[in-house]
Amino acid sequence: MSAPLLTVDDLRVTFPTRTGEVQAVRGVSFTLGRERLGIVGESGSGKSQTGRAIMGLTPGHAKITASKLEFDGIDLLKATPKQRRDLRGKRIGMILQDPKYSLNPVMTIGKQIIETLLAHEKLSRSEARERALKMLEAVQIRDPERVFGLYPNEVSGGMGQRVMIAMMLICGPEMLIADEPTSALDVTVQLDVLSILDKLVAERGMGLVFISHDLRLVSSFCDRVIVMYAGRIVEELPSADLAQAKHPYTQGLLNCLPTIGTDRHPLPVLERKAEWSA
Ligand SMILES: Nc1ncnc2c1ncn2[C@@H]1O[C@H](COP(=O)(O)OP(=O)(O)OP(=O)(O)O)[C@@H](O)[C@H]1O
Repeated sequence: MSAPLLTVDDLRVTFPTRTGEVQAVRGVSFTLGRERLGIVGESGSGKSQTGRAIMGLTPGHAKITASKLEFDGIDLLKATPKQRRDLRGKRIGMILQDPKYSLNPVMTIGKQIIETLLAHEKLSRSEARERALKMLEAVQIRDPERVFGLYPNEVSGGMGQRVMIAMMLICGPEMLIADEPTSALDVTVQLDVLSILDKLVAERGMGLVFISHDLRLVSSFCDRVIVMYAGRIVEELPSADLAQAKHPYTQGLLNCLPTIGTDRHPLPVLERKAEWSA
């Protein structure tokens, strides 16, 4: 078996606060190959902080430790800020929930994509423009020339998220971390964006970490699922085997999924046991 793209071993992220330490991530371990891995869990379970630690975007005051945090043989904990910057965008991309907060509001979409490309590759501006337009086409933006000249506030949420995907994928990263990439979109646009992401990931053979609170979405979109609870992984299993989940928290999540055609009143309340977060 080839070496994994990403190895995370005993990752811990701790925030000092006035009332003591908050342990956001408490010993998370997993590997990622060229596959789609879902991380699912409720709000506050540590999904985003896991993704941010991999990206090198943990807030400065937090403490981050791991036995191993390695991307393609590179020790991410020892990487210099410059090495981290070079990896971000070029070899590792990240898509966040809401494009409104990720795109620069005072720069046109085309200029932002070109700047990303030129930060990592030596190209003339006209070559970069050509590549940017092609990438906008690849994320199914029908009129790329027009969208190129627009500002982020002039496009819809769904289009903004496609622009983010274009910007993150233009340098051909080997790994993509998508943190709730479709939560801010309505359901039909969600499906469009997911199918674009799915196609690009498959075509380019990338490793994908897909973070979401939506168990159904994650299991239909990913090959493997990690379930997090209170900063820890409580279960890891292939999406196809989700029905055989053993951990009571995962079983609880599954039981809470409403199904069309069955009448259930009321929906079960998720059980939480103190020992799960011990
Ligand atoms: N800057 C911070 N200072 C203190 N605690 C923080 C900080 N950022 C995050 N946390 C804590 O870390 C824990 C994990 O947060 P994280 O954002 O990873 O959760 P999440 O599972 O991604 O939830 P959500 O789906 O709501 O984003 C939470 O308990 C949160 O309160």
